[in-house]
Amino acid sequence: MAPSTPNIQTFETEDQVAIALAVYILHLSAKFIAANGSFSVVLSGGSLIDTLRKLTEPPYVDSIDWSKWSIFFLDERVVPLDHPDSNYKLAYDGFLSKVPIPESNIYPIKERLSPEEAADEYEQRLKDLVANKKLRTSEITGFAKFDLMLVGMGPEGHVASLFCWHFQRFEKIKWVTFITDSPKPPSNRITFTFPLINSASEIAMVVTGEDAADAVKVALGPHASYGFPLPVQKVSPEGGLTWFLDKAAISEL
Ligand SMILES: O=C1O[C@H](COP(=O)(O)O)[C@@H](O)[C@H](O)[C@H]1O
Repeated sequence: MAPSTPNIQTFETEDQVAIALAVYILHLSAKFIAANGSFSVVLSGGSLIDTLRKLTEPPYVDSIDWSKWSIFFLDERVVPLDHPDSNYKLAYDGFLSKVPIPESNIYPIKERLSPEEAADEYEQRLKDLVANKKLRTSEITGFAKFDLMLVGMGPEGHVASLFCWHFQRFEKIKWVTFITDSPKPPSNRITFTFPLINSASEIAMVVTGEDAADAVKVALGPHASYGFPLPVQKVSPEGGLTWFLDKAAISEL
């Protein structure tokens, strides 16, 4: 199936991106809960978590049925969950602690495992949720089909923990893999793979700030289809793709 054309939304400021993102998520939450009775959301770490801040404030926070949400992690650093490098801790402090999502619906990685064990364990947990019909499956790929993935991007174009010169970005079979030499610290991480990412119903690419401008130019500029693609260029879901960008991020376009 041909990927859908991305919907590119640009805003003057990061604050406007945060508001537009809250409105977008609110609508998707209502739509998926009405259709399926649940809403599965995958979070990146990094700057995305701060950009979610409007969702924790009125009127958005009071307009969402949080009890139907479930939360997963697009990538995670293999550190204790209370470690300053943990994406779970970042998400908990900045978002999850401020909204009433049931704790049993939040799926952090298991602690005290090696990166490989942590990736295998997370993948198996996702497969069990699919088997128990708590997660849907893509009829096209057979991978889990999350309702919404909120994806950030590093300044050199990495997404999740899928980096430019690292083989994990080519993984075709695994749902979740691991890396022990991440170019961005910490070195030990687990990450969703592209087949799993691209099986999503909706992906929001949330990219703000001047540091991202060069990679945004490569991903969305006129020469986007030339050369060796950046990881971000492999984000191509079978569902919808919406970019949320501020003026600084598009300053090289
Ligand atoms: O290491 C990571 O980096 C990316 C990008 O982070 P940002 O701060 O540049 O937005 C993030 O999406 C990923 O989840 C994280 O583990």
